Amino acid sequence: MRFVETAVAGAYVVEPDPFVDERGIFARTFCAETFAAKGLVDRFVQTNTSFNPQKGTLRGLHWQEAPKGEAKLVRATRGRLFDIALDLRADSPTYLAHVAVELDADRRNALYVPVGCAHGFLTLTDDCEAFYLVSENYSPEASRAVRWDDPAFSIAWPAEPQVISPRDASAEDYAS
Ligand SMILES: Cc1cn([C@H]2C[C@H](O)[C@@H](COP(=O)(O)OP(=O)(O)O[C@H]3O[C@H](C)C(=O)[C@H](O)[C@H]3O)O2)c(=O)[nH]c1=O
Repeated sequence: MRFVETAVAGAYVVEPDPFVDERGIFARTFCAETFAAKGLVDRFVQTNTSFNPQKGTLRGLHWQEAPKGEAKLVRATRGRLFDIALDLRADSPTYLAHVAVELDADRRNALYVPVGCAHGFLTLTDDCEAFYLVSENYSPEASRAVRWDDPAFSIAWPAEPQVISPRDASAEDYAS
């Protein structure tokens, strides 16, 4: 697997190195040793999946506050996602920057989201499924959200969301 740097310090697009033969494709999609050598979180305690029947479904942008911060390794397992990692680490050189990447089930690429970054996506196809590893257990008390169209972030989404939860649509303006 290859790690491609992004506009957010410590966030990487993870591209697989597929083994192709007459049976099809095999690719390693996570390896603790490789992630540790890269200085990334190498231990995940939860996997999440969301299935989104309608194109234009927006989930996020979410994160958990310290000490329940989560690193995530996100991929599309069906369809395509416009995936965002947003840097909310006040001491980061890329504070308030974001990376936008198209995650494609057919390409099997992934986005590594560091602790302290918010994560969200807009689905680009119907019947789109996200699957992600998470490095911290779910904590409703530590869960936070920022709004997809908050002017503080200037995220250029490819389309307006067609489906969004009331919580996500009404998240307050970010106050650094
Ligand atoms: C995240 C989570 C949620 N839940 C429960 C809480 C709610 O009753 C229900 C749906 O949760 P929520 O509306 O937060 O689901 P999403 O909007 O898809 O949340 C996710 O969306 C963005 C894209 C993320 O990166 C996060 O992993 C996660 O916040 O599942 C759990 O039981 N465990 C969990 O780990």
